Formats: sequence, structure tokens, C-alpha cells
Amino acid sequence: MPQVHQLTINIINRSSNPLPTYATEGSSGMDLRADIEEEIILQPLERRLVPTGLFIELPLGYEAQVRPRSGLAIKQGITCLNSPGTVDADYRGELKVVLVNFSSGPQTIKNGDRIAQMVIQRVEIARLIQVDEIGSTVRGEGGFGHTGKQ
Ligand SMILES: O=c1ccn([C@H]2C[C@H](O)[C@@H](COP(=O)(O)OP(=O)(O)OP(=O)(O)O)O2)c(=O)[nH]1
Ligand SMILES: [Mg+2]
Repeated sequence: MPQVHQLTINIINRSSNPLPTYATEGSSGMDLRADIEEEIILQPLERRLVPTGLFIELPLGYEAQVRPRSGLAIKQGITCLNSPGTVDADYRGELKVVLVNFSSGPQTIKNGDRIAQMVIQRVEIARLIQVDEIGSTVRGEGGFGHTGKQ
């Protein structure tokens, strides 16, 4: 699968870990690594803001999504509490990951562990126009499971 990287993004790496990379040529996300001096032990249902040591300069019209890794979720019950985390184009602070432990036992995070993945996405910047009526549809106001389960 040929992949052309047309988009370049400036990033500062103050961690001792390598820059995030796409693990395979078809990967959507680049894994983010924990940049921590001491290991973190997350107790059941405990949440923690985990630093990455990364500072990104996203072009306007893009966002970065911080998403969970499925392996961590299924093996250790660890996920991103605010999934998907939204990194705004104008954010210049450190990229951090809001981890939570949904397992029944303590879970350990070590420096350099790949704790989440970052997906770069285009976003539309919309202008809202206030009106009194909006167009009708077949679905109408039905939602939240109104079409059933099967
Ligand atoms: O998983 C995340 C989510 C957010 N952020 C950073 C970048 C983002 O631009 C900023 C604000 O995130 P968000 O808008 O989700 O949080 P908020 O609670 O609305 O804070 P703010 O009032 O600063 O927008 O925090 C992260 O580093 N990781
Ligand atoms: Mg916000």
C-alpha cells in the first residue's frame, strides 16, 4: 500500500523516547509513549494525566485525536477516559493522555510504554446560523436506540 506523507507537522520531543511513528504503512495512528520518571501504578478506576514530552504544532484545519490502544484495553483494562481526546490546532502545551484503569487490579505504566495512539484528522471549522426550523428527515427525533437492537 503506497503511502504518501504530504502533511508535515512540527513537533518538539522533550522525552527520552523516540518520536511517534506509524507502526505499519496502513496504520491510522502513531503510538504515544509515556514520558515519566517513575512508573505509575493505576489502581482500579483510578485515572491519571500521563505526559508524553511532546509538543505539537498542528496546522489550522487539523486536530489530533488521542485514542485508546485496543490491546491495552483488552489485556489490562486501560483506556483513555476522554476518548477520543481532542488536541486543538492552536494548543501548544504538552500532549498528555488521560488514562483510566477499568480492570479489577492495579496496572503498571512504565516510561516508554505505548499508552495511546494519535490520529491526525482534518476538521471543518463551521459557522452556526441560528434558524427557527430545521429540515425534516425519516429519522426525525428518533435516536438513542429507537431503531432497535437486531
Ligand atoms: O487527550 C487529550 C485531550 C486534550 N489535550 C490538550 C490539547 C487540547 O487542545 C487541550 C484542551 O482539550 P479539551 O478541549 O478536550 O479540554 P477542555 O476541558 O475543553 O479544556 P480547554 O478549556 O482548555 O479547551 O488539552 C491533551 O493533551 N490530551
Ligand atoms: Mg476545550
